[in-house]
Amino acid sequence: MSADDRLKVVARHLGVGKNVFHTSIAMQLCSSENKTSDTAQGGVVLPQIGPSSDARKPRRSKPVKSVIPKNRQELLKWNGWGYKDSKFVVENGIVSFTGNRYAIGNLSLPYFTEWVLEKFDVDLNSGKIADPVPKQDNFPSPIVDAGFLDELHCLQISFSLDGVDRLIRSHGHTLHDIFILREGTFERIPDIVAWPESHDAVVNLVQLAEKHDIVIIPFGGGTSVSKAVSCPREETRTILSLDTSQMNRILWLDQENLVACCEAGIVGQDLERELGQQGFTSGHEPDSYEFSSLGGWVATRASGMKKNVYGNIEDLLVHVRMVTPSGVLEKSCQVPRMSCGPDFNHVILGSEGTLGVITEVIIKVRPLPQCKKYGSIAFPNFESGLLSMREVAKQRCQPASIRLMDNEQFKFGQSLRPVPGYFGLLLDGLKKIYITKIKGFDVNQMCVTTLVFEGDPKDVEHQEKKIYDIAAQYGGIPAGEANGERGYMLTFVIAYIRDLAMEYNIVGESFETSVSWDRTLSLCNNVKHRLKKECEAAGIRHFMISCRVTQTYDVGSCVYFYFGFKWNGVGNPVTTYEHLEELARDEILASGGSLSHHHGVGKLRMRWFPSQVSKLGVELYRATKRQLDPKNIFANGNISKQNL
Ligand SMILES: Cc1cc2nc3c(=O)[nH]c(=O)nc-3n(C[C@H](O)[C@H](O)[C@H](O)COP(=O)(O)OP(=O)(O)OC[C@H]3O[C@@H](n4cnc5c(N)ncnc54)[C@H](O)[C@@H]3O)c2cc1C
Repeated sequence: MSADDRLKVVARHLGVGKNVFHTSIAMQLCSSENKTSDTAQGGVVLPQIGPSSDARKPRRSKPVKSVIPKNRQELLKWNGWGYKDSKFVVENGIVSFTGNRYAIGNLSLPYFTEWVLEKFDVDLNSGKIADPVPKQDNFPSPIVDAGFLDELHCLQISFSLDGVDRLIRSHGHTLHDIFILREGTFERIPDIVAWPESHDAVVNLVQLAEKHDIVIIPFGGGTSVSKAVSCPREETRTILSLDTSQMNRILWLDQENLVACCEAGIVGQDLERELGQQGFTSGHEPDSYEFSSLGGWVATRASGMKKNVYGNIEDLLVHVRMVTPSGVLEKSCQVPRMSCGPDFNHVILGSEGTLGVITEVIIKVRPLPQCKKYGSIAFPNFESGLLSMREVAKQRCQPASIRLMDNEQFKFGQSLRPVPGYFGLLLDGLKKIYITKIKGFDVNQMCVTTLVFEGDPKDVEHQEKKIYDIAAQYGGIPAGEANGERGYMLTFVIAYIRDLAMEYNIVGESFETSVSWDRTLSLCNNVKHRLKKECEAAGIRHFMISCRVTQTYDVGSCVYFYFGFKWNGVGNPVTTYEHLEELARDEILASGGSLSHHHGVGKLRMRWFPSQVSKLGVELYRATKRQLDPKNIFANGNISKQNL
């Protein structure tokens, strides 16, 4: 009887789930195995490019207790965004938000209900509930080689062949992913999920995969919006989803040099809580930070909302280790800067799981800010808001975050309130009279900038003054802290809306770009105009297209679009959406925008990759791939066709 068969028997005896094996059981068996395999227990030591830079520092061995359990489906939705207890629901014809995790929790939203009815003309009494989680028998049987399983048991890495475990790691959060979860079937899901608990375990696992020709897809928080974690449908080899969630220790915190060494699987909210308890912050806060991981941020070149103070992930990253089939890529020292040929950190940043597994990251940390303040400014129109933002960037006095919403988004944000005056809203009472009657703003033109200030109270005060002075030159009026705070709170809640929308045949999602200042306004207008025209041509009568400028730089901005429409019943709504988003992307590129500011390429935007980086750039990427992963073990198919 093979070790695999024996394990199954032992697992059954112990009452362990059909296909789930645990380290402790495996260990008992492997310890009695005759270990002749070169990968057994401890595995082959991969060549290391330079010694680990932090060899002198004592390392913490205790994992961080994550908010998100190893069995993710206990807490998170299996077919939608976020926590199971938090969602938009319709009760007696009125939309409300459940749970108490967010400020709009347990409140009914009559204005939002009105907005939905007006914008999309839906019948709120006829919602379409998604299919329940598939039964175990409905999952494709995993293709897993017994020899591989035998050796995996011996590596002390826990793994699962369970259908639901595999399904929830087969996708990210594109419209396509969620639609399939609700109404269809994925053509390919991983065959096995493994949870290594350390860098060394990953080294062993990668070596084993190389030996058995197994495909590895690294999985962090699964918040990808580029189809980056999905399995290529034509892949015939075994696909292993390498879930990094159990590698989540903060190995050390160096208060002198203000850096922390963390394992790559730690998710944003855990990282911030743990650092915060010691008086520090990384300051990296992408809108997905509750669920996305440090390794995922590096692998996708993520951008956080407070990048003006703390930097984007590439600014925060000091040192990184990536396990590839050819060895461990890392620098030999942990220094602020090096002039030592091309910077290989930048080979790892944005590699999207195609070159190896990021296992440990040393990031900058800062003491928690003494002062955090919100703010908002109303502008008569988008152009004036944008000019003001440009001036703020020119004078380099950006607060931690500055975001400009267009009129559509401003009105939508205003609708997400429970009762008049609840959050000191802009369009209520005296403020509305002041803004519209006295200042003459048109409610259908005006826009709002939201602000987050962080730092020393004196610096914040100075910055506030400077920004409100600049805004005044462009007709901007301070609109209060409550509006600003609410705007940022809504950032986290908005992601939940699509699940409700899909119950009423409304499909949509967001996409983003970066663009120079001189072309920002025209890009926003062109994309909106194009989508409006295309919707009309496709007979789509009810749609929303809006944008906001979310990041500012010396030379340009980042723009985020939200696009959704009520499906008219013709064709497949996702195919229609994807076609329209493709047209929007063409328009973005024609208007001088980039393929992506922070969502990455994945499989979704692969077709434009060569036009962004040149033919030679593609060849350079492929040569790197060949060098680091000659057998294409990391065959998730992202970035560029991997016909090596
Ligand atoms: C609601 C919402 C809001 C978002 N807001 C932002 C935002 O503000 N800013 C932003 O930048 N992005 C944002 N995103 C996109 C997404 O959260 C980021 O791309 C994030 O960095 C992905 O991290 P993850 O841990 O979820 O990675 P995953 O989705 O698990 O993986 C993404 C890619 O990285 C690879 N990968 C993951 N971990 C590793 C690892 N350890 N080693 C090697 N490869 C790895 C995967 O194979 C995959 O190719 C948002 C997404 C959603 C759904």
